[in-house]
Amino acid sequence: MSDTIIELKGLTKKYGDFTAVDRLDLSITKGEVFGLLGPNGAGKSTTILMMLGLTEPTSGKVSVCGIDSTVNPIEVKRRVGYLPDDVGFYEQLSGRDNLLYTARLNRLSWREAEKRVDRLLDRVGLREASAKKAGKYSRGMRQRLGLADVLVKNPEVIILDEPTLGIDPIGVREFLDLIVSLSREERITVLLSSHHLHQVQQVCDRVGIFVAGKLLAQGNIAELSKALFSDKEPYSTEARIERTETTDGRPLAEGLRARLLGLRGVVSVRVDGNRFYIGSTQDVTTLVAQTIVDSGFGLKSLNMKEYGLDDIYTKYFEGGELYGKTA
Ligand SMILES: Nc1ncnc2c1ncn2[C@@H]1O[C@H](COP(=O)(O)OP(=O)(O)OP(=O)(O)O)[C@@H](O)[C@H]1O
Repeated sequence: MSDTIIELKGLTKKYGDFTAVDRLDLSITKGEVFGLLGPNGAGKSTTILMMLGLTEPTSGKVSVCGIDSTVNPIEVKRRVGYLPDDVGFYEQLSGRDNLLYTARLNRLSWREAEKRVDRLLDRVGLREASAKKAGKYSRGMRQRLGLADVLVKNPEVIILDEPTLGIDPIGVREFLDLIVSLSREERITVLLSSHHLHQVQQVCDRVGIFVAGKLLAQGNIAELSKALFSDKEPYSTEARIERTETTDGRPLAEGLRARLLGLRGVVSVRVDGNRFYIGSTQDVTTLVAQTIVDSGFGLKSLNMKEYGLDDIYTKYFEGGELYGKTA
């Protein structure tokens, strides 16, 4: 596809016996804001480092802007802006002077450099603070300065690794809005790595969910969040009974349905012939089996739905990294 700007194929990174990134396939389209979402240690940073050509894949391919990052990392670096979670600045220099320094490193003339830097300071809302030493900037201001720094070279892609860590909620909102407007107005492709589902959800067109080096799910936010948050019934169990009638020919389903609905954790029960579809907030397989057997209808089969997105969410994120300390 001509519009693909980042492409990973079977991308794998091993450290000794440990697989940090496991056969990743991913395509990101030009102008997209894509979120890499996953808990600490999931492999997000390693994937980013491979995209930037800063670490070599063990196997597989990675290309950015049509360039193989492993073969030509310098060319990739020219076109991609990378904002790590904590940007290093010359603390004694003003914000503006820091940007001018980067602009000069990128071979802009003084006139061009001043013009671009002042425009960027405006763009990221740091004009007022431009003469202040970078060492005196708040965390949110530093990240905005970092974004301006990355934009000095007019990148086609920007990669942000946990850019909102340690920023207060208003700062986060402003920073994320800035990213979205940049992407929309200048058609910059943005790859945002984070373990904050809600932040990613606010700004990304699509997300990929990383767990233990694997991309477990990817897609449009509406679909994924629907799947992630429809967790009133995260468990779904299907039970088949032997008979659907009593010995005198009366239908049994209604009585059994009511009994199943009364079980702790069961939210819904749908009946279709001799099949019962049970939605619940917890694993109810044992209770369901017992109820059906006790009722004397004969249990033919019992299956719990395996590994839905909600299960992934519950298992890996909830109560852990995602909702840990931040709002
Ligand atoms: N140089 C290395 N040597 C050995 N193991 C490494 C190395 N770099 C990363 N790892 C391991 O690879 C796994 C993935 O790490 P990575 O930093 O990519 O995860 P992450 O998703 O970016 O997490 P975080 O959100 O904490 O940055 C982790 O288990 C990490 O300990």
